[in-house]
Amino acid sequence: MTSALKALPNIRRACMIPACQGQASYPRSISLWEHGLHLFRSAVGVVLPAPMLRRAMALKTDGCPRLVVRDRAFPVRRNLYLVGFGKAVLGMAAAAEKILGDHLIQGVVSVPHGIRACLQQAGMEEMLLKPHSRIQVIEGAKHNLPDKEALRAASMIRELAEGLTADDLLLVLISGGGSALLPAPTPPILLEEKEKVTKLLASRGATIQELNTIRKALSLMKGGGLARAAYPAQVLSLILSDVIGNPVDIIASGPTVYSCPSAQDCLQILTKYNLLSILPRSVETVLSSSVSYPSGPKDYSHVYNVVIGSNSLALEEAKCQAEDLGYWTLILSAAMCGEVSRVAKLYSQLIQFVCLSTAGLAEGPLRDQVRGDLLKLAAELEIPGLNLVDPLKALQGLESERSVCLLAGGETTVQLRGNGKGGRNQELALQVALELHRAKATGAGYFLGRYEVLFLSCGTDGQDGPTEAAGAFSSQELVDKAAQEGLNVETFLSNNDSYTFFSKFQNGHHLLLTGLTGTNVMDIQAILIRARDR
Ligand SMILES: Nc1ncnc2c1ncn2[C@@H]1O[C@H](COP(=O)(O)OP(=O)(O)OP(=O)(O)O)[C@@H](O)[C@H]1O
Ligand SMILES: O=C(O)[C@H](O)CO
Repeated sequence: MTSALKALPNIRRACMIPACQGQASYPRSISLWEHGLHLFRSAVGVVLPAPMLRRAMALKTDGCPRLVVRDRAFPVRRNLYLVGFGKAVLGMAAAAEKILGDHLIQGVVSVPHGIRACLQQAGMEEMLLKPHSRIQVIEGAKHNLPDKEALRAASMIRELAEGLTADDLLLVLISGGGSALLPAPTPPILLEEKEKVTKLLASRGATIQELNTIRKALSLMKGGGLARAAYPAQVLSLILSDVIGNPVDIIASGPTVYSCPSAQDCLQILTKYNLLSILPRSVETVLSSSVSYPSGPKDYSHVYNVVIGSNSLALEEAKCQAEDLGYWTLILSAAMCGEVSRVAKLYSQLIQFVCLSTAGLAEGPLRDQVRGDLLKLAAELEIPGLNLVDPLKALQGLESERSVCLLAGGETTVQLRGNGKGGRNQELALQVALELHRAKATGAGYFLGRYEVLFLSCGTDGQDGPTEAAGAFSSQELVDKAAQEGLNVETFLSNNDSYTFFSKFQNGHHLLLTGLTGTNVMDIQAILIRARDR
């Protein structure tokens, strides 16, 4: 498994497989994990930065040269500057550089530590800038944490923006991970102090909305600060979304979207996570001082923000591929969120429901009970746009023994209790395995046993938490097999140690190691269910 995924070109090759070719019959010898892998590669392939950017903008040279994005045309006359920050920004910048040609005067991008070497190694030259590029690249934010290099990049970006005039156009490339790659703490806050607050919030399960509200309040560039610095230049932001619902004020903390969180909002969040008493003094000072921007724009009409890629796009591609492989396929939601253990329960119940349905158990108290539990849990989780009533009906009507693929995307949260190494995808995969193991001891166990089940959860950026894995896959047999190797799943879970578990279990066979993929549209989960040969 590990070696099959090690090279990024695998992902690239998968993109070339034509999608949606109708149903085909594939040999049963192809394992579910090969299918799962293919779906993940395809999903990532469609949101790779270069093709996405080419779809989003074009330079028209008939008549007056202009940059066309959606319904807007921006006149260009060697007045173009570029800045960017985020995990997917290097590939976006490489594509932009090709499109913009000599109109591009200068640029600075802040990208993850090690990304150039990783892309080079994987032979993904199209994601690298050309030699002697006008765009300067700074790598930083190792393990997704702001550091001195990211700080340096942020101050260069700010300087570039501040030097622009009303005749200039600033192209801003934004993707997830941008918050850590554009740190500019408001004085007197030090980088370490800001990092401490954001790290504590993240570890206590704060949502990205909460986290980035605080980041905006403590930063010079977030919450519209970059657009303010660039004023009166025109600002065109192309945004690759890694946040549920694609809210542009939250993605990378919205550096080109005006928003000014009130002290009240911040205090509420800090109180909720019990952080008020341990705040650095500098943070208290900034939060209690009212900020004003006398030289800033009155409105943000000089800014055009456009979302050019998202999790839904990736899921749609995976769906086409799954259908092509012969699965009855359903996208559950591109907004999957909530605590990992509860989301794992939901997935386990869904899997049980599918097995009961396709095993031909049309009616009965067992299925009614699973259905009832499922709907109740889904309602409690309040996942935006998740309506299970119709999909459950459709599943009930499925022909017997039909292979099923359920897809979802989004971002779950983990409340860290232990000090192990892991990420939300690996923890989710492990939790699902535990839930399925428990379900085997219930009335649904017999039906579960008649199916092969694969659960896969991965970050599309290729990095799940502070680990080198993109995610992991699991099955209903995992807990028993782990026990045979002397590994107790519950012990690892209670210490948030999913990465250590998966590294040890079957020599890391269940880990997905893609390396950084060069894109980032949150996480993707795939559930594959197929009747066993009997
Ligand atoms: N030991 C662990 N087990 C499970 N989850 C963890 C562990 N350590 C950190 N995490 C989780 O990993 C997440 C951070 O992961 P990651 O660096 O992939 O962030 P991200 O949200 O994808 O970043 P970005 O949004 O900037 O792309 C946090 O939600 C954190 O709770
Ligand atoms: O950078 C960030 O803030 C997160 O990735 C959300 O966009």
